[in-house]
Amino acid sequence: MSNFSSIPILDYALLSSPATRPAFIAQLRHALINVGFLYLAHAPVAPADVAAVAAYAPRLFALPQADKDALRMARSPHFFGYSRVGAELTKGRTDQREQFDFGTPCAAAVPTDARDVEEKPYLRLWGPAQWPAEDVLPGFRAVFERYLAQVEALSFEFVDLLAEALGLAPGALAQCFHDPAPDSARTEDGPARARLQHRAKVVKYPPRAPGEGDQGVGPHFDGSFLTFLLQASPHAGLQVQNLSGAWIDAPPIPGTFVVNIGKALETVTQGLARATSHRVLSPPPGSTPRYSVPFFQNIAQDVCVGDVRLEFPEEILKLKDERGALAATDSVNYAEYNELPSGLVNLIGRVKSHPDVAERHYPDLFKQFFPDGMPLQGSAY
Ligand SMILES: O=C(O)CCC(=O)C(=O)O
Ligand SMILES: [Fe+2]
Repeated sequence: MSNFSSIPILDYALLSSPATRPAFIAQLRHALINVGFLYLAHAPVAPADVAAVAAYAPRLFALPQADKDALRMARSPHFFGYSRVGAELTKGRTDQREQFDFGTPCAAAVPTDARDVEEKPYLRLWGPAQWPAEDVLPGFRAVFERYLAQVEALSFEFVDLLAEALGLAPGALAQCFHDPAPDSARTEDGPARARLQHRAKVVKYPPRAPGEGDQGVGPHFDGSFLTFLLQASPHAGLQVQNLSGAWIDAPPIPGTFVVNIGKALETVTQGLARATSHRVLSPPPGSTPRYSVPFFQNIAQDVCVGDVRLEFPEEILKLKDERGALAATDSVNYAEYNELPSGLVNLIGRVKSHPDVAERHYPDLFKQFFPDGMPLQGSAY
């Protein structure tokens, strides 16, 4: 029964009693190893904040074009801000979505030496987001940052839960969120958590025009550790690819988040937890737009996940063998995670998706990836 035909629904409330907690952990183990996706009900994120974020989504895109363009991503060395419809390609085809990239609060890095500037361009990837001015969209930033803080806390709780579900020692995954240099930032309690920033987008998928393609976003893997997705309108369209390559619908279920595994987590668990290919189909002609809010959990930028060695119990490794082989998928693979620091993997992904931003803020990387100059569109995959 490892080839799923629906996405499991886990109830966070099971964690509140010792009698039901093991059931949650067992369901999580199944979802991690066999599916790569789950719905989470009763997550500890205030329903009023979730509703407020969902209510802001259409208002954000309804802003005058001049207000949206004032926040265009090209202004930000951190790749935050507004991208119009058609700015990105996946699998060589144009994604029909409009989006704003935001992030959790983070100051721009202050390079400590010239070597860092040269060898670690990815240190500049994190920094302040671009927010609509308060008089343009009153209250939005405060609500969204409150929401992000709660989802971030949930994402760290999940790190402990998934260590438990995979039979790892408590804290075994903490090394992904710490600077690898042992003496870089020690406190009395051991190494401090690295400077971290997570990204979150607000996305609008306009209805498909009659006779046009339906690629909201083409098949891809997330580069994150975990992704927490709020489907912020009642539209179907999200689909997840199972082991044999069939597309399984993941329609919105009110009161839930969709949680999925990114390539960073898959790589660090040597494929035990699977990143699952997914895509979004545009709403049908004549429909209203679909809105979603994905949150991408990052790991420390200097960590190379290929260097992290985790020891899994035999009985857990057996579950991976029982899963069988994955059908070939044509999604992106983020194979660089095995060799490069995670910050560089993420920066390369951004450079490929948004060459106009890269040309302006990372000219050396731009030349490396686009030796023939500016392509017509970005192409992450
Ligand atoms: O909009 C969605 O439901 C999913 C979006 C997604 O997969 C992504 O942006 O990585
Ligand atoms: Fe995704």
